[in-house]
Amino acid sequence: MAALSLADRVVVTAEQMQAIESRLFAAGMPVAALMEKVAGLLSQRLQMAYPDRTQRWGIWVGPGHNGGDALVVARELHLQGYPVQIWHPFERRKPLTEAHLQFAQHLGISIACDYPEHCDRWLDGGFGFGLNRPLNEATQTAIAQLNDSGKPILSIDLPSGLDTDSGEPLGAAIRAERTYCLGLWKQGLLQLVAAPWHGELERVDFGIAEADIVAVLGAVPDRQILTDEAAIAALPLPIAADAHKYRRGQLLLIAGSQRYRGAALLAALAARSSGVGMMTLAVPASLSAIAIAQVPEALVVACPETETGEIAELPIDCDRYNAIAIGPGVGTGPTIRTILHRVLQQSTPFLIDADALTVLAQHPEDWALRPAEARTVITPHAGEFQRLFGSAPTPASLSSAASERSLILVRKGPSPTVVTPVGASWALVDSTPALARGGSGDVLTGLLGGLLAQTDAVSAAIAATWWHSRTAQAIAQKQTALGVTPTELAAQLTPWLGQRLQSEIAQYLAS
Ligand SMILES: NC(=O)C1=CN([C@@H]2O[C@H](COP(=O)(O)OP(=O)(O)OC[C@H]3O[C@@H](n4cnc5c(N)ncnc54)[C@H](O)[C@@H]3O)[C@@H](O)[C@H]2O)[C@H](O)CC1
Ligand SMILES: [K+]
Repeated sequence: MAALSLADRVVVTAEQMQAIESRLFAAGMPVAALMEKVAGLLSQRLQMAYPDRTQRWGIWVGPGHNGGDALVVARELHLQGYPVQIWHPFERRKPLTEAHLQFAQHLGISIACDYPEHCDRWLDGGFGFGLNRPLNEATQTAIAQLNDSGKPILSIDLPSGLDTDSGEPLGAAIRAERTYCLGLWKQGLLQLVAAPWHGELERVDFGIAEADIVAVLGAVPDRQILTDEAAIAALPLPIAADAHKYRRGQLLLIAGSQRYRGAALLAALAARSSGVGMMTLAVPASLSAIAIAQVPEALVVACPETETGEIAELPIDCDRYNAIAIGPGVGTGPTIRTILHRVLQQSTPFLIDADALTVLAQHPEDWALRPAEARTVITPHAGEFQRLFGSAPTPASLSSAASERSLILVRKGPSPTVVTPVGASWALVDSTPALARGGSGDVLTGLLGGLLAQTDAVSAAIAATWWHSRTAQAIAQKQTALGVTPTELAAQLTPWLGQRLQSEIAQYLAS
């Protein structure tokens, strides 16, 4: 597998992108030449993706260089025989944008000040990373007209209106079908709040030198993309030649209640797929027979249960495991809190999810039981994060939660993100909304728990996040998003990975 460049992996804020861009200009790259290069690449990509020359392109042009990019694309599409209509409802523009607008006029491209109807597709060159204040009413109206046109919109760099760093709309935002992010991934595009706006994400590389990225972000940037390469390296493969079942990780998975029986099974099936050496599955006694039948390789512990069908106590010694995972379907009663206390006080790597996170949200003082050096992983979705830490998950709130509580945190949802206590993060550029259904999280918990027993916590979180999402995407491609049932997801983890790693498997076998 070819190594990825730094440009493939880094995530930048507007300020960092501006600083990198300034270095290119200071080193001699003319601004106009860079715009010509970048927009030229984008124009080629658009021509490949949309070869139909009977379709009319609407080009929305803003006042800055995002608008300049759009004008270069408009010119190229026009010269290639596409019908093009420019819409520029702004009174002022930067000099380079003005020059391209004049040239477009010289070429005879129609330029409208009022919203032109009858376009088949829109290119959004309104604003990029230079947007620095809320949009005025006229621009918000223009965006609403574009969104309401019912035509597909392709955004240059960012959907206009989105804040480059937070991903929040500044008054309004273009709802794009696809966003072509220029040069480096912008932080805002990878935030939960940006998901309704950006559509499919694609990066247009324009050859930013590694030295310029390193000069601004450092050699090991804090915020990175969760690449296939990083995820595959994080898997506990290959297995040591002298492997032994007790040395391939021992997981204790505490899951299920009479009310939520399936959650325990889904988590256990996924844990099995992680390749874990030994799995002990602690469930309420009334679930043990079905658990054995579904996951015969698990050592099932039938726990005494409360009147409401939750685990009443753990009749086992918790010391001998490489990892403990708790959460799927356990319920939120007082006995669960007692069990949580017991595990929190040990230094065994610990994954906490679902109901167990609800218990912790109700009793934040319990965090203090955790030894400072112990590895703790949590996998909250936005609602769980809000309940735990009192704010929506943003880059700042995620990293402060991770550092204050010394957590490895997996923020679930669109562009799921792994955050560490020292402020490093890895965001998966896409995922699938098909995962938004009951049971998907239980599959992630089992998978991550199984990996946590085999490798370090950060690697486990990276590998599990990627494996879970990519398997779901593969299922969605074959049998639509509706077909991504958690049962199917758990069943497909192993076959999907096998297929994805065909060439690597051949190498292991050859070595
Ligand atoms: N990254 C690169 O190396 C390249 C980037 N290119 C493109 O340039 C834009 C960034 O251009 P910039 O001119 O800095 O910013 P914008 O086009 O996003 O718009 C800024 C423009 O708008 C004004 N402004 C800001 N906020 C508002 C507002 N709320 N309402 C009205 N006007 C606003 C601001 O004062 C500026 O005048 C980047 O995204 C790329 O698309 C290059 O072309 C290629 C290289
Ligand atoms: K844009």
